[in-house]
Amino acid sequence: MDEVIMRCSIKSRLSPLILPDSNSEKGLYLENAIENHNSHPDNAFLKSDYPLSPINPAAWKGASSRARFGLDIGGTLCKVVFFEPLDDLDSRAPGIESSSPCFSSDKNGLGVEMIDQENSLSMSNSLTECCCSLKLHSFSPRMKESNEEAFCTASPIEYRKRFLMKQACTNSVDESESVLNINFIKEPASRNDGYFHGTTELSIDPAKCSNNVRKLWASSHDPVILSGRGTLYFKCFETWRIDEFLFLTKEHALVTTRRALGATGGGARKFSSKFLEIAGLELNRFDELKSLVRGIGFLMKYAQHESFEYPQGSFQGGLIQRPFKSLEDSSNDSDETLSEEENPDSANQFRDLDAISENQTGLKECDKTKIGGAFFCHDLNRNGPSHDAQTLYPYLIVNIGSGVSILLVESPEQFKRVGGTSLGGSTFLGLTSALTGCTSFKEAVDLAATGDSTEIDMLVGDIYGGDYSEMGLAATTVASSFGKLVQPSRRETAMQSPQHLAKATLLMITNNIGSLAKLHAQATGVEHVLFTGSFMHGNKYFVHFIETWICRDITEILFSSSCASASNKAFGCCHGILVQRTDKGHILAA
Ligand SMILES: Nc1ncnc2c1ncn2[C@@H]1O[C@H](COP(=O)(O)OP(=O)(O)OP(=O)(O)O)[C@@H](O)[C@H]1O
Ligand SMILES: CC(C)(CO)[C@@H](O)C(=O)NCCC(=O)O
Repeated sequence: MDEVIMRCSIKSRLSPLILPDSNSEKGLYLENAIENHNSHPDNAFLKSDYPLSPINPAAWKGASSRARFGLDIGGTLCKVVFFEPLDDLDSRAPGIESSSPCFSSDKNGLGVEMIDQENSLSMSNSLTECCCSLKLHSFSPRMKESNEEAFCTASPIEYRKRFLMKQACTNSVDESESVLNINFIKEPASRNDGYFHGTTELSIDPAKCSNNVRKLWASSHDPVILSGRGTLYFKCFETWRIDEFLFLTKEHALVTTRRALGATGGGARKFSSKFLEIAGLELNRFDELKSLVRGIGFLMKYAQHESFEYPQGSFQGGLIQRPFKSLEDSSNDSDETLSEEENPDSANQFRDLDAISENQTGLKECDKTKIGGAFFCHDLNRNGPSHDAQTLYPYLIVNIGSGVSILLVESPEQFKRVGGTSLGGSTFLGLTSALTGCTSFKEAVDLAATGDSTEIDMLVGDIYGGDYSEMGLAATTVASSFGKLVQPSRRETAMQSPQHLAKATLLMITNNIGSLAKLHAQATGVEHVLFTGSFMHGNKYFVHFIETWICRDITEILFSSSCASASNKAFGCCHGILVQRTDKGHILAA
């Protein structure tokens, strides 16, 4: 009963996105460990008509439900997708596994038990607190005799786990009877503003617990309801917290022990023994870039606009740091666009992003029309896509994670990695943190939003005193990122202006990625480029810069930046979601 309430609570405190109902014969479904995967060719799971799921049935031994997890354990972030089928009573969103003997109400057990809850079924969108209580117990000797012995025996790992849990709770735990209050906070309708909002959705009484616990299992984004089929949940946490994640996952029995999880990303390889050792979880590993292509294919086919969001008109105007200018155009240029030192008005333009008009940016109306081809995927659904996956091929994926991978996708079955760069999302976050002392990605992006990079970057105008017309370089073009800081006095001033440093860092990374994307598009002859990866989260400046200067030679640009699409690698390895049931058997949806 508690368990059911817990599940309702998780669902009701968030405002779900709804995907369109499908034909009933295409309902997403996974039969439990029935398929034969032995001769699964390497790339076969990318084939849309491939009849088998690439899950190794042996790995699912002991799995008792059709619930499916997909993990993308990246260099910086770990993304978790959990699919909870509607009709599967045996699966649950991450929560308390009350059936485990570890969660017996035995006063001697170090288990967790939900004992009370209010408002769990309320569907109102107002901020509502749903209170639950958890009891902490020390272990009961009888548990060691249970069939989940490995789960409960106080091994060295267990001791460490207990230690961690105690550390997490600032109050020292009275093992005979300690009550830890957990407040589930129902958020207003939309949380999809591009950032992970871990702490606000699951909050543990701050008086009693550290942030560690509450951050870790807080839902990162709104769940997605697959109508008539089930619900997708999203989690995200920093990869460096993987030990903590595993200890807590085990501690709270968030995932049935011995259930194999679909996993991808470098961490799926690096941490596989750790998953087994700490949490008893086996990983079914899948290549990350294959999973990426597969996940994107799935979302292209099934997700509506919320999954591919780029609000039209949001990024109009603003500073163009690197306008494209043809050589013919530049011959008419005057010295209007001098460096800000020589032309204070120009400096003001840079500072007032909102006030600046398109013409002032040096971008002509006709250019705007031409480059305004940024593709809004609002119509992407399988009932009437304006651009379905078929018309997209061939296209480039520019995946901006810790580093950047650029893939040429020629068909649902075929792709290759054509390039990449080590200057990626974590370069931005790492450098900005080091330079400014900011402590989160959101802070870094927000800081950058208010900054003026021309205080930091050396522009063409700083070198030429105006445009370098002969070569089509506008005075406003960044000639050298951070170049102004060669002057000691500039450096001192810059260190007092973290926002300028953040902006220059963002621009440097963006320019570089944009250049590479454009060059690869030209080299491969593709007209469509899709940018994805968590770096896109809430990062409208990135979108803006890319839209305004990279699109010129590319017919369409797609920005895949919402919760679901950031988790596309996790999707790609979460086979329970991607398998369809048809009259003829099971086929992959992606
Ligand atoms: N809440 C966040 N915390 C940390 N970084 C964030 C956050 N939100 C967005 N980011 C950005 O996303 C980047 C990580 O992106 P992503 O999760 O796609 O990569 P990854 O899977 O960790 O890395 P890789 O694929 O290279 O192994 C970070 O470097 C940062 O720029
Ligand atoms: C190593 C990966 C693939 C891990 O996701 C990614 O971080 C990346 O593509 N980095 C850039 C590597 C390069 O310089 O091509």
